[in-house]
Amino acid sequence: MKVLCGYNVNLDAVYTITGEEISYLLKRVDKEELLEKIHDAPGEIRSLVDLVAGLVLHMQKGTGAEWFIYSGDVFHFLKRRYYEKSEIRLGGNMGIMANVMSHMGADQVVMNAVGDIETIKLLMSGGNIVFSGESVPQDASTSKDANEIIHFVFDFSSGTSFDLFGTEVIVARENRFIATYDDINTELTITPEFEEYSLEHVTEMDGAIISGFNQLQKCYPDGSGYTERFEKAHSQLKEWKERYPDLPIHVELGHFMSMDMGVSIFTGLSGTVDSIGMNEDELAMLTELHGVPSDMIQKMDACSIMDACVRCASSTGLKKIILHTRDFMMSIFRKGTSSPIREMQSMQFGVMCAAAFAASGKLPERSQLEDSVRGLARSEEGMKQTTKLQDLIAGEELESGVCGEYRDLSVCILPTIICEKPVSTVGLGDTVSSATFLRWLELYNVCQ
Ligand SMILES: Nc1ncnc2c1ncn2[C@@H]1O[C@H](COP(=O)(O)OP(=O)(O)O)[C@@H](O)[C@H]1O
Ligand SMILES: [Mg+2]
Repeated sequence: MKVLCGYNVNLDAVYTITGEEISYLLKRVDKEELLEKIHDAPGEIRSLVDLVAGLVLHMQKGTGAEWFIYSGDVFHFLKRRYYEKSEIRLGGNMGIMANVMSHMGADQVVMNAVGDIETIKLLMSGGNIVFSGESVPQDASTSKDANEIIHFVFDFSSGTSFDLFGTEVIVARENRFIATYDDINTELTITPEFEEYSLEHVTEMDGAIISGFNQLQKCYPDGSGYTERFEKAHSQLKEWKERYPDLPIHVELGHFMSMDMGVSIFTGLSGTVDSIGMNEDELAMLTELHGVPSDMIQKMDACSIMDACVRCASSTGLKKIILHTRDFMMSIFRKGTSSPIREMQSMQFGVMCAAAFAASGKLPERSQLEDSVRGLARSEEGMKQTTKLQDLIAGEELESGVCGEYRDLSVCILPTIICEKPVSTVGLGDTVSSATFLRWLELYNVCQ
């Protein structure tokens, strides 16, 4: 399989923050200013005190958050103090998806390579990757490092404690605070090399997988002004389709804070791409399109989820939605565009990859995949929901799931293989989606 991959890739610098380190940071900021910012959170980082406020606030509550860095000075401080001591991981939805596909046997993976490509290259597995982009030479004298994209991930564990001006803070729950320095991905940057290469070679490709639209949110936090960037990427997808109408394109959504933005991007892409993937929260955010109460969706009620997906597909003309939750995966597709067995087998491959990844923090060799999940069971909740949905869609059992019809669409549901104690949860969604798409392309090609 040859696959085009756009758009976002970055480096994650993962650092476990201790009570001592927080105490060190507390000494470097003004007490009054800090307390003010803890009380009235800025939600973004323009100075060191903002960073410390974010860390303290979220460690106190045990909640996760991601704040954007708008200061070169803070970025340089973080890089100097933490980068060397961090575990450097591949991040960004596209980066993770490209890596999964390459590892799982894609013959060629073409990436929109932005940022520090040399470091990214070292983190990619398999030798079949075309990096369509060029490293921008670094200039230490400039405060803005054009090719430096680092997401500083501060992991904290429950029980970690520190003294906040006389009050002891004890972290109640493990979580992470992310300080992100990244203009390139939030602007959905497409490298000229990727633009040229992809258009020139599109007819040799078997598919394309795209993500990163939700990153626009960070660049345009009020939810307006992003349309130009979106349209630039969208027109690239349309160009590929014009040149090669049979190219399957899958778009994976991500977390949108603005409902308007999510709805307009979903609707915009529906007439162009072949499938859109998402989790239950992302589906809940599309209420305007389906009208199904979000609490039923977030409770992972399979019937409500299916109803919402069917409405989204019907109102926009989209050919397929692939929905994943912790407990089950569902494919809702227009008849004639795929077959139940193809959907089921590709989802089965996806859930096996996710379970294997969750269990060990890495993907096994493809030949070892089945063995590596043999000890894990299907989600019981997923099986319950599958049975419930079966009645509604007059579904037949197929492989380990159920397939049926609802209105004029076909519906397949498969309980996930669950790892109760995951080693890592970062990138699981990208793993499940890209592995499912890779297998789908393989099965599709066999039928062509
Ligand atoms: N413990 C687990 N074992 C196996 N699969 C899991 C587990 N937890 C999550 N998954 C899979 O990973 C997916 C997470 O996707 P998502 O919510 O989009 O997160 P993200 O994109 O941030 O990684 C779930 O829908 C499920 O398919
Ligand atoms: Mg996701």
